[in-house]
Amino acid sequence: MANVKCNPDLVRERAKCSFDVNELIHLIDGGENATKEKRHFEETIFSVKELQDAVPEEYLSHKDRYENAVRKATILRDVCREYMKKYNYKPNRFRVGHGVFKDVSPFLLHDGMFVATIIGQGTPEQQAEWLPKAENMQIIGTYAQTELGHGSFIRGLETRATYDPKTEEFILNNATLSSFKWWPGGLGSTVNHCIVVAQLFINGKSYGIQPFIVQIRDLNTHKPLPGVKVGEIGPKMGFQTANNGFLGFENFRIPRMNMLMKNAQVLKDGTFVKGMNEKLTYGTMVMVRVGIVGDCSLNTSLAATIAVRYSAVRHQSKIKAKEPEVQILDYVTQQHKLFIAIASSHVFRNVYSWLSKSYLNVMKDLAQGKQDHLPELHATACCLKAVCSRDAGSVVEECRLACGGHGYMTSSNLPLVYGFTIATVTYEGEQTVLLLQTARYLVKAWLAALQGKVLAPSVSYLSDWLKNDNVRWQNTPEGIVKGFQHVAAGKVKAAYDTIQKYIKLGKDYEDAWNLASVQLMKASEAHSRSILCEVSWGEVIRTSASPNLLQVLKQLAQLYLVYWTLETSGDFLVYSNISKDDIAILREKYEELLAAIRPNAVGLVDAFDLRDEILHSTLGSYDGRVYERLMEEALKSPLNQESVNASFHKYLKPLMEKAKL
Ligand SMILES: CCCCCCC/C=C/C(=O)SCCNC(=O)CCNC(=O)[C@H](O)C(C)(C)COP(=O)(O)OP(=O)(O)OC[C@H]1O[C@@H](n2cnc3c(N)ncnc32)[C@H](O)[C@@H]1OP(=O)(O)O
Ligand SMILES: Cc1cc2nc3c(=O)[nH]c(=O)nc-3n(C[C@H](O)[C@H](O)[C@H](O)COP(=O)(O)OP(=O)(O)OC[C@H]3O[C@@H](n4cnc5c(N)ncnc54)[C@H](O)[C@@H]3O)c2cc1C
Repeated sequence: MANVKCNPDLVRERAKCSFDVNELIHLIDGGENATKEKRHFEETIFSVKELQDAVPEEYLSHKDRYENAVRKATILRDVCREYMKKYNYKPNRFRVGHGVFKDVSPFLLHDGMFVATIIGQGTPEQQAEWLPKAENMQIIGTYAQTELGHGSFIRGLETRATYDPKTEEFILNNATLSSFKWWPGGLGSTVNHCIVVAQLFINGKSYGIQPFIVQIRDLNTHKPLPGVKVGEIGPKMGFQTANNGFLGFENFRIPRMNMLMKNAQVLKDGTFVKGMNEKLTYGTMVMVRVGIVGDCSLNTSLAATIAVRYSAVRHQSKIKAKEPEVQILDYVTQQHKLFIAIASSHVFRNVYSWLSKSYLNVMKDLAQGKQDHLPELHATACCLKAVCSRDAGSVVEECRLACGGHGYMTSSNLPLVYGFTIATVTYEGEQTVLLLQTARYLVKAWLAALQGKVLAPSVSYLSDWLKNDNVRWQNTPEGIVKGFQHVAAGKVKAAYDTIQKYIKLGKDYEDAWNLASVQLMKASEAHSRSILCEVSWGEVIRTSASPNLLQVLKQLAQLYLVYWTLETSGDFLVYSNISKDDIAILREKYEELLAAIRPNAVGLVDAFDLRDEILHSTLGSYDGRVYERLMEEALKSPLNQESVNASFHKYLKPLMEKAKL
C-alpha cells in the first residue's frame, strides 16, 4: 500500500503518526506472523478475477444479485479449500466475505450455525455422519428456528415433531401459518438441509423444543422434497444476499436419529431421556452471541476507517476567517463523532477476546458435567451482545452522518455496513429480550448478595457496593470503572426495590417484573457497560507494547471511559459520589483526549488494516482519491451508458408536448 499515490492530506496525516502502525496491526492480529498470513490469504482471495464484480451489485436485480452471490460463494469456497490444503491455514472467511459479497454470503448460516449446531448438539455418531458432509459442502444447511409467529419466545414455537415408535420416525408438521419458519439465511433457494427447532411430542405429551437435522431439497434436482413448502422472504433493509427463507412441513417423516441427541434423547420405544440441562439446547445461540461481539469490532472498524480517511481529505468551511478551509477532521465535533468509533472497535475486540475465553472454559466444564458457570456466561453474553450491537449500530450511523451527503451514497458503502451492523441488534436474540435475561440473573445475584452469599466474579461488585456504597469519587480510569459498577449496582437495587414495591401493592411477581422492566433493562445495560469498561481497561494496562503505542491505546481506552461517563452523567450524579466539578474535569479531560488522538487518527484506522477491496468505499480507500472515485462509480450507472434514455421519448416528450396544446 505504501507505493500508492495518495492524497497529500493523507500523506501528511500518516507522517505525523506518533506510533508504529505495523506494531498495532500485529497486536490486533495476534503477532507479526499472523499479519503476514492474513495478508497473504487476502492477497490470494482478492487476486481471483472471478470474485471481482464488473458491475456494482446494487445495479443488479434481486435475482441476479442472489445468483452472483452464490456464484462467488462457491468460488470463494474452492479457493479457501485449496488455500487451507496448501498452507495449512484456517482463514477468516467472514472478513474477506465483506469484500467478496459487500453484503452477506448465502452460506453465512451454513458456516455460522448449521455446522456449529451439529458440533454442539450432535452425539459423536451424529457428528461422524453429518459433519464431514457439511464441512466439505456435500450438503448445505441453515439454522431454522424463528417462525412467523415466534422468534424471541422460543418455547412458543409451533413446528411439531411427533414421534412414531412404529416406524421410529418423527413426523414434522406446520399446521398453522404462524408456525412457518421465517428468516433462516440460505433457506430461500440455497440450502438442502436445515437444523429445524421443533416441539417434540411423544404419545401426545410435549417435551419442549429440540433440534432436528432435516433434508428439505433433493440433492440432484434441488426440488423441495414432497411435504416441504419452502421459499424466499423477499427484500429487506440489508442482508440482501443472505437468501433468508420460509419453510413449512406437512406430515414429513425423518428417522429417529435425525434428532440431535447430545443433550436429550428419544429412545426407539419413545422413552424420553432428559439431558443434564434443558437450556443446553440453546447452546448455538450462546456461541453466536459471543461471536457477534467480535463482529461489532470489525463492523465499527469498517465505518471508522471510511469516515476518518474521508474527514482527513475533505475540506469545508473555516475555523478562522483568514485561514484556508480546514480538513473536517479538525472540527472537534467531528472528532467527537469519530474517535469513539475507533475506541469502541478496540473495546469490542478486547471484550470479545475475554468473553471467548470464558465461553471456552464453560464448554470445557460442560464436557466434564460441570454447569456452575453456565448461568453467568449466558447472562454476560446476552447483555454484551445487546449493548455492543446497539453501540455498533449507532457508531456506524454516526460515521455515516459524519460523511455528510456523500455518506448517503451507496458507493461510500456506509449504508450497507449500517444494514448488516444493525441486523445484529435483532438477530440471535432481540436486544431488550436479552437485556431482560441478564436482568433475571442480576436480580438473583442481588438477592444472593443481600443474603451474604459469595457471588460470581462478574457480579461481585454488587456485594462490594452493599458493604460500602459511599466510596469517594476518583477521576482516574480505575475510579471511573468503580463508578460504572456503582451505577450498575444502584440500578439493580432500584429495579429490585421497585419489584418489591409492586409486590407489596398486591401484584404478583410476573406483573411486578413487567412493571419494573424499564428499570431492569437499564440496570442490565449499566452492568454491561461496567463490564465493557472494566475488561477493556484491564486488557489495555496488561498489553505489552512500545511506550508510544501503549500511550495511544491508553488514550483510546480512557476516551471510551470518559465518553460514557459524560453520556450517562445523570446516572453518575444519582448513583455515585461524582460532583459537578468532577464532571467539569472530565469534560476537560475529554477535550484533551480528542486533541491527543487527533494526530494519530489516520494511523489508527490504517492499523485496522482493511484493504480497499474489503472497505468497498469511494470515501474510505487508502489513497484518498475521494472525488475521483465518486465520479468513477457514478459513471458506472446504467443510466450513464446512454446519452438519452428511452423514457424521454416514451413519457417526457409527450408530457411536454401535451403541455404546449
Ligand atoms: C458467524 C455467525 C453469523 C450468524 C448469523 C446469524 C443470523 C441470525 C440467526 C438467528 O437469529 S437464529 C435465532 C436466534 N433466536 C434467538 O436468539 C431467540 C432468543 N430467545 C431466547 O433465547 C429464549 O427464548 C429466551 C429469551 C432465553 C427465553 O427462553 P425460555 O423462555 O426458555 O426461558 P425462560 O423461561 O425465560 O427461562 C430462562 C432461564 O433459562 C436460562 N437460559 C435461557 N437461555 C439460556 C442459555 N442459552 N443458556 C443457559 N441458560 C439459559 C435463563 O438464565 C433463565 O434461568 P433462570 O433465571 O430461570 O435460572
Ligand atoms: C437479518 C436477520 C437474520 C435472521 N436470521 C435468522 C436465522 O438464520 N435463523 C433463525 O431462526 N432466525 C433468524 N432471524 C430471526 C431473529 O432471530 C428474530 O427476528 C429475533 O430473535 C427477534 O425475534 P422476533 O422477530 O420474534 O421479535 P419480537 O420478539 O416479536 O420483538 C418485537 C418487540 O417485542 C418485544 N418483546 C418480545 N418479547 C418480549 C419480552 N419477553 N419482554 C419485553 N419485550 C419483548 C421486543 O423487545 C421487540 O421490541 C433473523 C432475523 C434477522 C433480522
